[in-house]
Amino acid sequence: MTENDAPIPALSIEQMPAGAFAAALGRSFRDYGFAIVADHGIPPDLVAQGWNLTARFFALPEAEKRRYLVEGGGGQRGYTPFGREIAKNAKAHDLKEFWHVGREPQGGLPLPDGMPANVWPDEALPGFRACFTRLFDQFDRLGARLLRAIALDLALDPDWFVGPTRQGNSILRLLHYPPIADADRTEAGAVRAGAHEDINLITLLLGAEEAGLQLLDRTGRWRAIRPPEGALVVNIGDMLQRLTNHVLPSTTHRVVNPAPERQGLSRYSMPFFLHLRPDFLIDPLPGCVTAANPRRHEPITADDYLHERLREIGLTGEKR
Ligand SMILES: O=C(O)CCC(=O)C(=O)O
Ligand SMILES: [Fe+2]
Repeated sequence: MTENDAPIPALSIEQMPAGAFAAALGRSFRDYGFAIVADHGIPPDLVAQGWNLTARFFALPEAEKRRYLVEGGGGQRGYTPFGREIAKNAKAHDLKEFWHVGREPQGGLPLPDGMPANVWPDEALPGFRACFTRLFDQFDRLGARLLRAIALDLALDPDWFVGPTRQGNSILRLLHYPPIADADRTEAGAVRAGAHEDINLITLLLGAEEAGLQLLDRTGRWRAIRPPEGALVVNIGDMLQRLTNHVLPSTTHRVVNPAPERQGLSRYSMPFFLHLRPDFLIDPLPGCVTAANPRRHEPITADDYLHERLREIGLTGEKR
């Protein structure tokens, strides 16, 4: 470990008793806004198939990938090309392209209002839909387990998040950061992902073993996040920060460009942005508002908040 690595412990969700896991997760979130979760139970062969399909999709010719660009869709489904997203207040666009998978309709229920249908590149890549529908489901269940632990740590009913996240507007993002040598870096100071906070409740991220991800700690220092092989990086997003009146902090993070010897390589990662139901009203939890920590935000629905934030990062102009 170098001096600037974040000393975040890897917590085993399988081996630790539920109460101890919840307390350790809560401590890691309060200290860093981030936690590392080992033994998360997403089947390794499914993850391996996901990486394989991700690499094959991004290796397709640009014109083929752009067939899955949903114009006017705010980048919420399908393909978003290189150079489109920009971190709030950043001067240069991120050096990345990505694909978004949303929730599939389940049990005969239509998707809630405002949640767009998925697009799939099955013509080019048979098996893509089946693989990422399964992975979405795995992340969804694991996210619900983590929210139970968070509820426990916040002294809420362990099922507190079940209703607010039912048919939530979660998104699985497949990310490709091309080799720096190939990336069009005409914008000065461009990095793989500029400093930002996530919009959603919590983010579950696979793939951060390839260096680059850093968090901004409380003392204002950037610290590298280095999970063990296959472990999950979890972080608090702005919606949970808002709901907990900043008791759980949404920590600024970024992905920096690699050292010279890794610049010829792509970096791939897979964040699952766990969202609330679009109509859920985000209002600070009573237990998180105290004399020492007075209410910081007025209530807003998850959907209104999402669109306010998407506009700021260049992904949408209008509310759908
Ligand atoms: O690629 C990573 O390691 C992090 C990506 C990220 O922070 C994001 O997409 O919000
Ligand atoms: Fe992020």
